[in-house]
Amino acid sequence: MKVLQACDLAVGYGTRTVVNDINLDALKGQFICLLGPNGSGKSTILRCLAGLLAPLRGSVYLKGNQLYTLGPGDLARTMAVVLTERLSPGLLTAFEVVAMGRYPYTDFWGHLTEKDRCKTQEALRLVNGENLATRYFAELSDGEKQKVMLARALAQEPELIILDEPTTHLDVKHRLEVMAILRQLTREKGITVILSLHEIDLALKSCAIAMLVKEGKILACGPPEEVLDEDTVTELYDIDSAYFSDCLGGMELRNNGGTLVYVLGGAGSGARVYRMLSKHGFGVVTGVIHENDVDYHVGKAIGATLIEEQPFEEIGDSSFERAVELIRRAARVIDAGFPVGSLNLRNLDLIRLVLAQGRTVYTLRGKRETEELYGEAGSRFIHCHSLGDLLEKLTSNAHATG
Ligand SMILES: Nc1ncnc2c1ncn2[C@@H]1O[C@H](COP(=O)(O)OP(=O)(O)OP(=O)(O)O)[C@@H](O)[C@H]1O
Repeated sequence: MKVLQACDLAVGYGTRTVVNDINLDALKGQFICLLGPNGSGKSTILRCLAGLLAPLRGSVYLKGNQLYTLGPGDLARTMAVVLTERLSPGLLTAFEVVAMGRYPYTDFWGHLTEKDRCKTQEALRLVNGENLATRYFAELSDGEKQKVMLARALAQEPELIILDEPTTHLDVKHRLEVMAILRQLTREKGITVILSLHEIDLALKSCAIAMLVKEGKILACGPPEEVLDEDTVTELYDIDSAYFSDCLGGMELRNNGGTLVYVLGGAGSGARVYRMLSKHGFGVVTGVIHENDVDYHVGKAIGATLIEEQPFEEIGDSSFERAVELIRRAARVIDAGFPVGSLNLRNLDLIRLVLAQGRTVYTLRGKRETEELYGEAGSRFIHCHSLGDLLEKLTSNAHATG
C-alpha cells in the first residue's frame, strides 16, 4: 500500500527550484532515507512531503489524497513530523510534551482522557523513555530530547513519520538507539519512516530505500545495497580525502604516503595497523593478502598498496616476487601477528628473508610465538606489546634504520 507518493515534484523557495523531478512511492512500513551533501535540499524535500512547504510543481499524495486538500486533523492522524528546530516548551515535563502529540484526538480544550494518558505513556515506553516522564524537557540532554520528540510523534499514532536529521548531535549510543527504535516501528507497527541522514553507514544498515540528492536532482533512488557503491558515494559527496567501501559499509581516510612501511597482515590483524600508520603519516604497503580477507578491503579503502592473491589460493610466485621487491623498498617491516595457515605460509618466508638480510622486523606477536614460528631467528624481532608501543618504536631514533 502506498502511504505517500511524490509525482514529478519540484521543491524550492519563491522562484528558486532547489530539487527537481522527485518521484517516490513510500510503502507501508518502509524505511526511506535521504542522503546528500549540506545544502542539497533534503530538508526542503522533507518539508514539502510533510505539507509544510507548497511544491513548485508536481503533487504529493497521502494515502491517495492530494496532501494539500487534507485538513490539519486528518493530516495529524496520519503523519507526524520531527524537524530539527528545537522546541522551547517552557516548564513542561517530558510527559506533557509527549502528550501534546495527542492533540488530533483531544477536545477543544486539550483535556487528556485516560486513553490519551495511556497512549502517551505507551509512546514513552516505545522510545525507552519512561524514566524521563517527570523531568523538565528543557533540562534533558539532546539525545533525551530527541527521544521525547520521537515519542511525541508516536503519540499521534501516525502511519507515517517524517524526521529531519534525527541523529544529529547524538552520541553513537543514542544514534544507534534512535535508528533501532525507528526500524522497530517500521517492522512491528508498520509505520512508514522517511528521514534525512548524514551517516552513510547508518543508511546502509537501516534503510530499505536510499534517495541520493545532489545539485538539484535525485542522483539515485533504491535499496542502499544497490545504490551506495564506491563511485556513487564519491560522486555524491565529491570526496577525495576518503574512500567509501561498500563491502565494509563505511568510510576510510585516504593514506597519503610518507615513509613506506610494509605490513604483513591477514584475518583482521592488519586493519588497525594500517589505520594507525596512515593516521601518523606513513605510507602503507601490505601483502601478500587474499582478496577475500577483511584486511584486503580495509587496505584498499585507505589506499594502501596491495599485493594480493586470489581467494583460497596458496601464495603464488608472481605475488611473492612482487612482495619481495616492495619489501626491499620499504623503510620498515611489520609482522601484524596474522594467523598462519597453509594458504599464507609464504608470508613467513618473506619475514625470514628480511631477517636474513639483517634488517629489523617489528612484531605484535609474543616472544614464545615468534620462537615457535621462526626458531632461532625468533629472537631477532623487535617485540611490541601494543599499537602505541609499535608507533613509539617505529618513530624512535634508536630503530630509525629499520
Ligand atoms: N527558508 C528558506 N528560504 C530560502 N532558501 C532556503 C530556505 N531554507 C533553505 N534554503 C536553501 O535551500 C537549499 C537547500 O537547503 P536544505 O536545508 O533543504 O538542504 P539540506 O540538504 O537539508 O542541507 P543540510 O544537510 O545542511 O541540512 C540551500 O541552498 C538553502 O540555502
